[in-house]
Order: sequence, then structure tokens, then C-alpha cells
Amino acid sequence: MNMADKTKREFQSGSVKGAALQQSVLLVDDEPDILELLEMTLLKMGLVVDKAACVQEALAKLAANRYDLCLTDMRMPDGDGLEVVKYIAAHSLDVPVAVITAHGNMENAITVLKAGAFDYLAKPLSLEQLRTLVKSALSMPQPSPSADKLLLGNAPAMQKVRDLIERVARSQAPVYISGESGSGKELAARLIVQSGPRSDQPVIAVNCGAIPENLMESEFFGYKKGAFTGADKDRDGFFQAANGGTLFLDEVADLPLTMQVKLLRVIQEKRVRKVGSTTEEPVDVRLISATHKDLAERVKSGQFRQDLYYRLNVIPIQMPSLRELREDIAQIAQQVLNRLRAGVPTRFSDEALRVLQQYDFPGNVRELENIIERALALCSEGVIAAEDLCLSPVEQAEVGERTDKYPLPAYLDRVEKEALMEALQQTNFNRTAAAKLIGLTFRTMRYRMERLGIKSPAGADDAD
Ligand SMILES: Nc1ncnc2c1ncn2[C@@H]1O[C@H](COP(=O)(O)OP(=O)(O)OP(=O)(O)O)[C@@H](O)[C@H]1O
Repeated sequence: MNMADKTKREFQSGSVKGAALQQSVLLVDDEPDILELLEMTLLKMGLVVDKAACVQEALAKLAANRYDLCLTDMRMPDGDGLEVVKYIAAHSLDVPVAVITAHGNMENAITVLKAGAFDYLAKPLSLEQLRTLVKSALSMPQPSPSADKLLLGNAPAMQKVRDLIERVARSQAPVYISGESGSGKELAARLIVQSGPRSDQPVIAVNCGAIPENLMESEFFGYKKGAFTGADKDRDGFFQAANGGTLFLDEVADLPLTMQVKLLRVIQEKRVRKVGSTTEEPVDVRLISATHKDLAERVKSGQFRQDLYYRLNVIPIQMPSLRELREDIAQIAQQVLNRLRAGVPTRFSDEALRVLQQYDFPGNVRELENIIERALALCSEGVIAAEDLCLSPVEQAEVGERTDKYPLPAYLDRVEKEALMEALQQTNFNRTAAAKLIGLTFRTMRYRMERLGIKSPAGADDAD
């Protein structure tokens, strides 16, 4: 971009000071409300925003200025977002472009990806997904999802959890956190670490379900040079990396039995042996484990070793589901809203609060956060109405009537996650090979992994 263009855009966006370092985004949408919501979100991320209300205006701006990212709606009065994508590709502009598509329109999504868009966002928009997409496109650092968060809820069940967290933070005993998906297990684990003496030491969080079985031992314990083909230097595992600090074993129920035996030995002896090594090294690691599965049941059915279960479950913490905190739902919802809408007063209508209080929240606080983010994109005049929550009668149905296909976005995420995990496991977490296997570009693959919270194990065979 030449300096004149840059200065012009900086003035337009009203942010001259320090703007030379800011990255710029072109938003294309004919809906003023959506445009404003997107703009506010991006401005809060410290980006410079330029807007176009139709395809022609977008093409003119792309011709005149240089942007770091373009985000376009699909349907506009004078054409569609595909033309913007094609224009960028045809003129070899180095601008990653993403498209906002109508909910459920997979055909559109595929067409725009084929035309060169690096990703798409489906309506109703999730601002969290938008932020992840933007950060991924602009290579901005991703904050930890639970940073600066408090455990909300005042019902006795949550008070008990808070008391326990405070007490166990000072101890070094292993903590086992159980509870449904989205009920705050990882958040509780982080709070335990933050309030304890190891708060300035490393915390290594491991998703036990995401590591291919054949890589597990070397991932956890490290390996010596020459231990196997490709081991060209000594490498530490999770235990060594967490030494002096904390190891958070998420989805611990997914550890295969062979690994359970090895883990038990390390916990008992406080020593690890790298793969290919003849000697052991001492490790001092505090263990926190969690799963949404019923671990006691797995012990009964022989899928989880009882001795390891006892070792991990020294201090059990049971996270209550949001249904058990029904009396707190209104307050938690308002607190989540305040956090998402920092500084902009927004409230729920009485009817919206009533709907929320009656809803079952199979996805717990995570689902509540998503519902509110979506409602924010739809609401007007600072009030979230019941319709903005988009809780269809199906979603409000009795637990027994719900199928696992509702709500649809969560179901689609699960299907996508399973497909990605399968491809990643087949390729030893080589993202390039996995992307090829399922027909995505590397960039899209990386973004989707980020969005769905899939992390590559540290030693994965990545050919980036
Ligand atoms: N009581 C709570 N107060 C505030 N935020 C919460 C609470 N419970 C969950 N959250 C938020 O909900 C989201 C999901 O929480 P978290 O990742 O801790 O859940 P989890 O139980 O570990 O889920 P999973 O089993 O799917 O891994 C996070 O954004 C978290 O901050």
C-alpha cells in the first residue's frame, strides 16, 4: 500500500496515532447492523476497519487500497461475495478473504473455498469464531480461552467448588475434576494453579484424546536421540516440560490401558524414563486431571485402571451442570453479557431471561456463552429479546426428546472435529498431509484445528 492510501484509511477510521503498526480489514456487507457489529468487534481487536456496502464499492476499495484481510457477506444487492473473492484471486492481491454464508448453505461455502477464500463463517455469526478467524488470518497471538475469567455462579454447589479450589490450591495432591462438557473443568484447573504456589511455574495442558497411541509414550516422557527412526536429537516430554509446575491431563478417560500403566509408575516413583534411555530422571509435577466421561463407570467396565483412578482422584471436584445452577442463570447470563459487551450497556428482556432460565443447556456455560454471542449479533437497541436467543422449541424440548443433532452448530462442530481427528491420527498429526487427505488447504486446516480446539501434540510429525 502506498503511504497516501494508508493515511487516507487511517483518517477514515479515525485512528491516526500508532496506526502505522495496525493491520487493516475491509468489511463488505449491505446490512448496516451487521456491518456495525463486525466493525466494533474488529476495532476492539485493535484493527483498522474500512467498510463497503456493496460489491462495486468493495472492488473499488480493493483496487485503491491494500488490506490485510477482507471479510465479505455473500448476498448483496448488486452481486455476491463470490465476485469479491474472484476479483482478489484474478488480480493476485495478497489479501486473505473470508466469506459470510447463509446458515447451512454448504454449497456456497464450498464454492467460495474453491474460488480462493481461505475460510467462511456461517450465519448466525459467532463473534468468538470471527475473532479466531481474524487472528488466524492475521497471525495474531491467540489468548488462552479462559484467561481472566472467574468461575461464575453462587448456588451452594458452586460455592462448594470455589471453597475446594481455594483449599486444594495450596496442597500438592492430585486433583480430579469431573463434570459435563462446558461446565468449567479447565477453568477450575487454571484457577487452582493461579491461586497456588506453582502459579509462576509451567502449566502443560494435554488433551489425552488427541494424541495418537503410538506417539503417547514419547510425548509424555520424551525420547533419546536414536530411540527410533526420526529421533535425531534428545527431546523432553510433557513431564519434563511441566517439571516444577503442573500437568493438566484433560480427557484423561481417553488414555489407553498401556499408557495408564506407565503413567501410574511415573506418579508413584516421581521419576520418568525417556524412550530409549537406560536411566530415569526425577520429576516434580502436580497433576490435575479432568474428563466429562464417567471414570468410575470405566473402572467398573475394565477400561480404566482402578489403581490409577485412586492415584488421580485424591481430591475430587465435581463441577455442577448449569441446570443445577438454575437459580444463578440470570446472573451468570448478565455477567457473560457484560464481559462480551465491555462498556456498552446491554440487557436481556424479561421474556429472554425466562426462556434462558427454562432451557436445559446440554453444553453448559460454554453453550450459554455461544447463545449470548449469537444473540448480540441479532439484537437491537441494547436489549436482547427472546427471539434473539434462537432457542427453537426443539432446543427447549425435554431432555428425553433431544437428539444429538440439536443444536445444529454444535453437532456440525462435532462431526467436523471427528473427521479432522481421524485424518490427523492417520497422518501422525502431519497437518499438511491431513489437510490433503480431507481436501482442505493447509491454512484452512490450521484455522479449523484452532477453532475446534485441536492441538497438535508437541512431537507430532509436522511438515509446515
Ligand atoms: N462457572 C463458570 N463461570 C464462568 N465461565 C465458565 C464457567 N463454566 C464454564 N465457563 C466458560 O465456558 C467455557 C468452557 O469451559 P471449560 O473449557 O472450562 O469447560 P470444560 O468443562 O473443560 O469443557 P470440556 O469438557 O468440553 O473440555 C469457557 O469459556 C469457560 O470460561
